[in-house]
Amino acid sequence: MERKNIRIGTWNVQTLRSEQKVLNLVEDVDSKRIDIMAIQETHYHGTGSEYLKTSEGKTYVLYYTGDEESSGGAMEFKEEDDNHEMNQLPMKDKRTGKKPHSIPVPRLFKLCSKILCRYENKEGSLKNMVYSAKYPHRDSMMALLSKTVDQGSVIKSALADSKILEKEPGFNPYLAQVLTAELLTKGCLQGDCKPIIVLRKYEDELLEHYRKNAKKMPPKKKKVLFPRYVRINTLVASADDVHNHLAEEGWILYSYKKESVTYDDYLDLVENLEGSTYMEDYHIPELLVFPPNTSFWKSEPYKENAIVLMDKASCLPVFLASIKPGYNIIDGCAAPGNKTSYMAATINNTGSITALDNNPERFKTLNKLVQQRGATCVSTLLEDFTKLDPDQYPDVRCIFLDPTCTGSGVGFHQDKISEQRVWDLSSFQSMVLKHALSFPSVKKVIYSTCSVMVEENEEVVKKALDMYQHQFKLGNIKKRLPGWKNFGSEDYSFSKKICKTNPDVDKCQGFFVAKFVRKEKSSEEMPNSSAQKEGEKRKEQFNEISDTFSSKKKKSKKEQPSS
Ligand SMILES: C[S@@+](CC[C@H](N)C(=O)[O-])C[C@H]1O[C@@H](n2cnc3c(N)ncnc32)[C@H](O)[C@@H]1O
Repeated sequence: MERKNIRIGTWNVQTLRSEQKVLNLVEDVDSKRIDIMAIQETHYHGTGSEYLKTSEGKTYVLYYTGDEESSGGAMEFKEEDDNHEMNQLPMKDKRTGKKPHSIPVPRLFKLCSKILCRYENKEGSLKNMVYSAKYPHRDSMMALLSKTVDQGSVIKSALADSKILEKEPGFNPYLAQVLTAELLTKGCLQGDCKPIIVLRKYEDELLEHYRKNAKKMPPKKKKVLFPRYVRINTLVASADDVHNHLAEEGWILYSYKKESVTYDDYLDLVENLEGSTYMEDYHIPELLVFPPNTSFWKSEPYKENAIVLMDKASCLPVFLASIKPGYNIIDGCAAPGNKTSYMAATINNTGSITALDNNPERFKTLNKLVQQRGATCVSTLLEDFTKLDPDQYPDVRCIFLDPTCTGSGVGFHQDKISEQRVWDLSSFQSMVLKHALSFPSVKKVIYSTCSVMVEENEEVVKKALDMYQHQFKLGNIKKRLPGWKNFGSEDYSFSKKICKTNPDVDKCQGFFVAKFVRKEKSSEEMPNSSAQKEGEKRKEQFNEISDTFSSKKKKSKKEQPSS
């Protein structure tokens, strides 16, 4: 076997920050036929490499690393390769007279590449990382990083195509992405630091790739970041008190006139909400909107229950019900009690709310929460709503039903929910809704789910209407939701009378609300004998539904609906 002798040298160069010194080094290494030269005290900062050529055109590659304290590197001979022509770096920057690597990378690019690296390692959201630190020009950073991430796939494929990261060993890949994003935005790169000079050599290739491929790339599905919604609990503090407290904590209310702003304009304002600015919701007066991820743990109004963290979607059933002080209400599926306590605040603790839940653990939370939030008009029952005898509640005016559902509107993946589970829930939801509609005095029944599946929403409503259309119709919810765009599925004749939220549009969780309203001629107005017949018919219907449900359950031995 042939043994090749490798010639190794070592040299303290004192500094390489002079063109002449670099030329001397490369010529010397070449004349002494040294294969690898260890070098001390280059005085270069950072880590990288560069290709150097001798006067005869032989190529060496210099690897270096260093900082204020120490610096060094190594140099090795490279076999001749046509590609090296393009890797040759100017030894000295013509404008500044400095070596390219002694010109620092602009801070904006450096910080953005660091944040991009953390973002790709899933350390947090861009917005959080940019705005939680005291960086100068945070908006410019956010703009450049958003572009880098939004165009991530085309930027990465352009860089891969150009082979820049292979041809330029040591080029920080995150910095390469950030600089490419800057190049795509501005059309050229300004600056004389080494990475910019290197990337500029690939400028045409990168721009050409972008032109050809930008449109072909499927648009990246934007992760919806919801604003933080906060409901003012008027049972504990007035709206003015809450606004004053928030002002003391440094919050600034962005005021807008609802009459002169469209829902679309409002959504734009919400999209751009940031820093310490908050605003009122467009539809629900007692609901405040804060930038995403705002933390309230240390806020006094939060600690005192004067504000409650509650997504807009979750407020809609109570808001759309138009309940009034003095109403007698049943909340059939109440725990943990967010809607119950909102109802109590809406009727200002006048009238009554019977809040039921059949899950003992959740029932405990319900009790705690209504007490903490000052909802004194609420009495709680650990009971199955479907077992409640309608005739025992002759004065109930409004029933809320927010039953257990798949949760497909709040991030549970639809494809992970079995068909069987969906149909089990759908039958259960139909049963509770029909039971609510059987209460003789009830004028309004509000049915809601945090699901986006028709089986749990439109189908349940359709079945209830099929059975109760002689007594109930769907109420007009549009009146209270000016500008709203999302209603039920077009496959159902009543689609425009039910409300759905679209997280991408409405900036809140996926939700569904239907409001059943008793038709004018209620059973109370009927002569006694007719009312009696109505009552009997109701009981028959109730028994029929319960039987169907329990026999179905036995037949399929399905999993119990749970929360
Ligand atoms: C979606 S959660 C209700 C959330 C509540 N409305 C709120 O806003 O805080 C559904 C609740 O219904 C309860 N539930 C399920 N089946 C029930 C039944 N047959 N009777 C009473 N409560 C039931 C569950 O235990 C669960 O707590």
